[in-house]
Amino acid sequence: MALESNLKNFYIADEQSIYLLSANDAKKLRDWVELCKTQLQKMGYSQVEMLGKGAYGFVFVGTDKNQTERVFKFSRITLPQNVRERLEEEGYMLNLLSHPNIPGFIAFENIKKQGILVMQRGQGIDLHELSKLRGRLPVNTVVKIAIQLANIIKYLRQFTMLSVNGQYETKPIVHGDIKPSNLMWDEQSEVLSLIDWGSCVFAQLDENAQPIANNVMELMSADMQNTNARLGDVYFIGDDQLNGGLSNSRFDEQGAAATLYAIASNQNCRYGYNAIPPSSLGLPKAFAQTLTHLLSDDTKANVEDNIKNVQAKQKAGDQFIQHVQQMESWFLPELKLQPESAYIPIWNKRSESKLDTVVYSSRKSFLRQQGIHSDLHSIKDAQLDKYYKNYLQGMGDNEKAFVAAVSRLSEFPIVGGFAIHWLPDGMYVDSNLNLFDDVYRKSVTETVNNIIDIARALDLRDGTFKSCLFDAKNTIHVERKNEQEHFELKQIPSIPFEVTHVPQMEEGKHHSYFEDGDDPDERLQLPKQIMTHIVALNEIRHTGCIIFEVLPKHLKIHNYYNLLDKTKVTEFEFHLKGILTNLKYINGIGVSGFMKLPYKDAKMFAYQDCRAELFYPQNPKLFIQND
Ligand SMILES: Nc1ncnc2c1ncn2[C@@H]1O[C@H](COP(=O)(O)OP(=O)(O)OP(=O)(O)O)[C@@H](O)[C@H]1O
Repeated sequence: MALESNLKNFYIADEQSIYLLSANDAKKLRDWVELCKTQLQKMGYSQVEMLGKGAYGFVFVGTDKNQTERVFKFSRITLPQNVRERLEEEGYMLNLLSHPNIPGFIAFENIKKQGILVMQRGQGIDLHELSKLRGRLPVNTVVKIAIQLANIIKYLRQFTMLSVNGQYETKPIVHGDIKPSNLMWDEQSEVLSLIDWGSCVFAQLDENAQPIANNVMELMSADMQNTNARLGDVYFIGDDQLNGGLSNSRFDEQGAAATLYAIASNQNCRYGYNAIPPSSLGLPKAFAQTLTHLLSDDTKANVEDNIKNVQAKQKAGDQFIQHVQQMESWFLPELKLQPESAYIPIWNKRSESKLDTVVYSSRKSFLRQQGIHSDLHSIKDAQLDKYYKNYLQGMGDNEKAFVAAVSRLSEFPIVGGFAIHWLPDGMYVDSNLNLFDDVYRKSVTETVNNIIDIARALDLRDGTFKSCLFDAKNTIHVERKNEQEHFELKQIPSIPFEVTHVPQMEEGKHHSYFEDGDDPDERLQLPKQIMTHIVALNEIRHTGCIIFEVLPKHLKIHNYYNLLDKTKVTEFEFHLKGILTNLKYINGIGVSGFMKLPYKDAKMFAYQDCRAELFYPQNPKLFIQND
């Protein structure tokens, strides 16, 4: 296999939407993807497509001459050498494994600095995508996934390999990063595949916390002071792995429990378990209890409780692995246990093109009051939510779950926004959410309901949180050579807006842009030449947002507008244009945003600690008869 030398110019893709990259960066990314595809085609593979990308690599699929699909994982060239070498280690570990739920190793190629791991394809779509599409997965599917996960973990726990002295030795393996996006599910065959072995290591401890050593020499030479574990996704790993514990089989039980909880509740992390407990998800009681124990946190008030908690966790982990046969015998027809209706309205809209939603949240200070890292100030990006992952430590679990649920909204084609106000007598939500593809209605409804139920469980009685969702394809980009230059548009584009006339009578009061005063989270001060137009816009009946994101060489103006007074079209256009003609006066770096929402859909919610209990009935036949 020979790859051209220009492959060495691999480019680290920004995790942002491609529409938010500067023109140059977006081009580099597209070129890079094309280059990979061309190279794979030259190597004799046809039907080459990009399958996905992760923090460490880009993944493609192609078909070989025997009509067999192969998956290619390219490590990002701009990662440090020691991180890139991990792809080879990933290949080494994968090569040891042989299990029907693990797509096998084919080859590892190292051309110049570019490593490529070639492997079998896991069929279907990953569980993150599946739950986005279907919402909460049916109980029957969750249990089928649980059974296969338990079988994989059992196989890894009991893994043996031939040692140098010709004998088979127990060498338990830890995957270390079990999460929905690393599990492929084929809906036809109902087969699960565990992929991404990039965090995989030989366990240092067995499931009883005993060092793994097949002989005295091995025991003496083993480093039991330092963990060999890799950090998996902080949204899914357990406390022990997060806190640098020695690697052990319990890590994967944690990843599995968090995954099962996430797909059963339509969330993208483990942290919502207090506000939306496993016991509220309509799961079989025994299964829900196992998940509850496995997800519970290790930081109980006193040592005795902590020990008890760890023991209960281990017992639940063992039960999970051992009760596969029992789970296989469960009869779990799909039941409508509780109708799921949206807590707040979600309007249907149509669009010719596909949306690329970005969520921007303002007034996040209340989260910081809960202990969030003060370094947050140094981040000057409108997509702040995506960075939250790095700032989770120090926040309460409910806050983490809330942030994760809000950022999950960006995965759907939605624009609009919502504001949550925590007041002494209850929580008030004003919203304007417009969904552009009804396929996602169930999933979006559940996500929005999750946001609200988690918000109701936050220990807050005073505070406001605002979130605005816009289509990144409408973002206006202006570039400059350096910070000393002004931003200037050669041609003034128009900021698009919809017009939905709402008679004054119905419309009621509006949130003003300015009612909450300056947002303490926003660092950018806009010049008066722009503010005049923003103040004038505020007087016109509309809903929407405008966010200025100023970087040293790049200005992004994110926007979403819906004018609610058809008599004001010209005036509205005039002020939007006025904003763009005055960009040259912008000084400083940072973010500044303005959002306006209608009051008319305001809904009040009582506070609650957690969602009510709901189990799958012991006798589903009886439930069907009575239904
Ligand atoms: N063997 C495979 N079969 C099918 N799809 C795959 C396979 N390997 C990877 N993918 C797809 O590519 C995506 C990214 O792959 P992977 O998770 O291995 O990358 P990563 O950079 O290690 O990701 P992460 O950020 O999760 O660490 C997966 O979510 C999946 O959709």
